[in-house]
Amino acid sequence: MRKNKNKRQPAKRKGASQTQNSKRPRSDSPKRTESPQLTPFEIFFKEIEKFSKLHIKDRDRVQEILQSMQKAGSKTLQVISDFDMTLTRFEYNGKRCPTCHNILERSDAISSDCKKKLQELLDKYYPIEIDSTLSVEEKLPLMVEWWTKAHELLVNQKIKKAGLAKAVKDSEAKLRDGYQYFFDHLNEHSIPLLIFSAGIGDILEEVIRQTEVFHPNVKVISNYMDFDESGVLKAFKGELIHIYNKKEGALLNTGHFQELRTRTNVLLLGDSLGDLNMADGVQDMENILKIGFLNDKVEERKQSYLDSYDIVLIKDETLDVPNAVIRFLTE
Ligand SMILES: Nc1ccn([C@@H]2O[C@H](COP(=O)(O)O)[C@@H](O)[C@H]2O)c(=O)n1
Repeated sequence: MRKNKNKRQPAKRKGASQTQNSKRPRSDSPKRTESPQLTPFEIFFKEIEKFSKLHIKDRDRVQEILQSMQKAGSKTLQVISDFDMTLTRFEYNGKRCPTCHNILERSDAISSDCKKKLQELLDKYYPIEIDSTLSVEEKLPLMVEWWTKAHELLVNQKIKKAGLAKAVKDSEAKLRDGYQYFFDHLNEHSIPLLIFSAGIGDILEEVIRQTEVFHPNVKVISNYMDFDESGVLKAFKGELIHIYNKKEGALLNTGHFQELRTRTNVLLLGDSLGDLNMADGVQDMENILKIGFLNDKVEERKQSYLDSYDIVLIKDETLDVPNAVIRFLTE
């Protein structure tokens, strides 16, 4: 894991161009100058609509949610985000980036025979995970099967806790460009960030620790490893979290959501339709803005993402749009 030097800030808010995603009428006059009467939302929207990877089905709904969230103030805001392929990159230089599981599975803590078996599982189950022709009900038992088999193989490897930092350090994992602003800005404004992941919590924590963004406002809900007294992996703790049971995972963590009961406005970031349930434990929710990263099988899945997420980012390896949103909400 090389620390990504990218400290990209959200783009400055002037001279934003229209894109094909805008529902607003285009001006035919090239001489038209920016109206001084733009509302804060219009200024914000002009900034984000220049991102060609951004797709919105209902701009008015996004406007309504964001204006209501901004009016309520940043003290009412909490952010809930998935990790793998949402906060981390999907691709870098044309190569797939690893998930938390992949980081461990590809490390030298794992024998080559076990690596082969884990790869076979990935080859079998990942296409099922992203298959838009299968229902959640059809996929769910198969996802449980994938996670269970992979965890069993990992436990049999007698992995040492002391080796996890090296596994992450040696890996190709990368947070999305703009991560520094995302994590730092939320922390500076004391906005709680819940990372809700079906990955491996110990690896996830190590990734954000090594990139120096594991700030005090970050809480992680994930699959954590259970080590024996000599620091060898003996099991995974608690209930398994996979991509389609985040609702149950959220409801098991009522204490966290109770603590944040005054934060009734939610910004949710995810990359699968299962991530839409991550906020199911939030109490007295007033508004939720859902941003979805669509990384793979774009054409097949685009409509369902547009129907489910308020903002869809297609093959966007940055956090530019979430960063613009949090900046708008904290101004
Ligand atoms: N053995 C496994 C099991 C799952 N994955 C991937 O992890 C992702 C889940 O993590 P989130 O942070 O996105 O909740 C999921 O998308 C699986 O593809 C894996 O790589 N290996």
